[in-house]
Amino acid sequence: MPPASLQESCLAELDLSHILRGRLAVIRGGADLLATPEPLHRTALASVASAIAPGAAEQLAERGLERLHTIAGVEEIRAVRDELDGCLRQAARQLLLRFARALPPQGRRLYVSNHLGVRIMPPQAAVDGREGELTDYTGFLIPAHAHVDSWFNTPVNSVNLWMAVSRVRRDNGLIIWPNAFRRPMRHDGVRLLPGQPVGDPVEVELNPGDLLLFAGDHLHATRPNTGPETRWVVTKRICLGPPRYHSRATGWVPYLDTRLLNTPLRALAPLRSALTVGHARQLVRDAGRLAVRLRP
Ligand SMILES: O=C(O)CCC(=O)C(=O)O
Ligand SMILES: [Fe+2]
Repeated sequence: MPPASLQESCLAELDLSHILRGRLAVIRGGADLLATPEPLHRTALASVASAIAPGAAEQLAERGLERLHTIAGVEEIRAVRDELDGCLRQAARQLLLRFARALPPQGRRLYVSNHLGVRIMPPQAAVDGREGELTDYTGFLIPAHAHVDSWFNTPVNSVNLWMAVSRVRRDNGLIIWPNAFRRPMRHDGVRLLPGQPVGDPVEVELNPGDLLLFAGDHLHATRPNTGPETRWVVTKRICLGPPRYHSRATGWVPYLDTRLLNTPLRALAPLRSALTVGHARQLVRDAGRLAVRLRP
């Protein structure tokens, strides 16, 4: 049975195999430590300046990123999210490689994903009634229902780096159900079906700059934001050992061998994840979709 609460840890002592066995670890200031030279909250403010106006960024620099919804409507919040996503792509990849280098030897190769989740969750009242038009932003602007990442495109041995850009409170954070870890669960491909015991939840609270590590195979959900603050989080993913995809996953994404990146062999970095049954299944799915599109 995995421990049911967050445990403080530090990068130099982190063992990803413990995370993959269910441990929930928080590294205080870990995201700030890894996001050099520009801390995430500064990039966030720069995105507010370009997506809304420099004056808006100045106001938030003074009053806190958590006040975004008081100066911006849903369209502007979405524009900030998209802008920050664009600004962070490269930097977030470097951050993840810095994370990999900061770890003690893990005994297995590490594989990094291009996944980047920029998750800005305003108070529910700000998005109420807009869920229909924001479905593509589920988990990014509106709450993600209880799910396990390997139902989608994430390997079963992937670890989530969940980085607090703003303050994360119990009333706007993440919910994890540790007792449901790796239990068979019925779902509709997107969310857990009701009527299944999942045990007591852990409700994540963090300070800006903290880093939470949890296995993507934990049952987890956005805590619908019933509080007064907007919550900003950025996520990245890393695999311990070659990626292994769930046999009933609905998608597949490549994971890159960190040893080959930044070498002349970098084109081969995704090869190991391409040589998986998960990828073969994805090719079959793609072919099926193409056949449907081409049907007269
Ligand atoms: O931040 C959230 O609300 C959802 C996060 C999530 O589902 C993930 O990081 O995989
Ligand atoms: Fe998730």
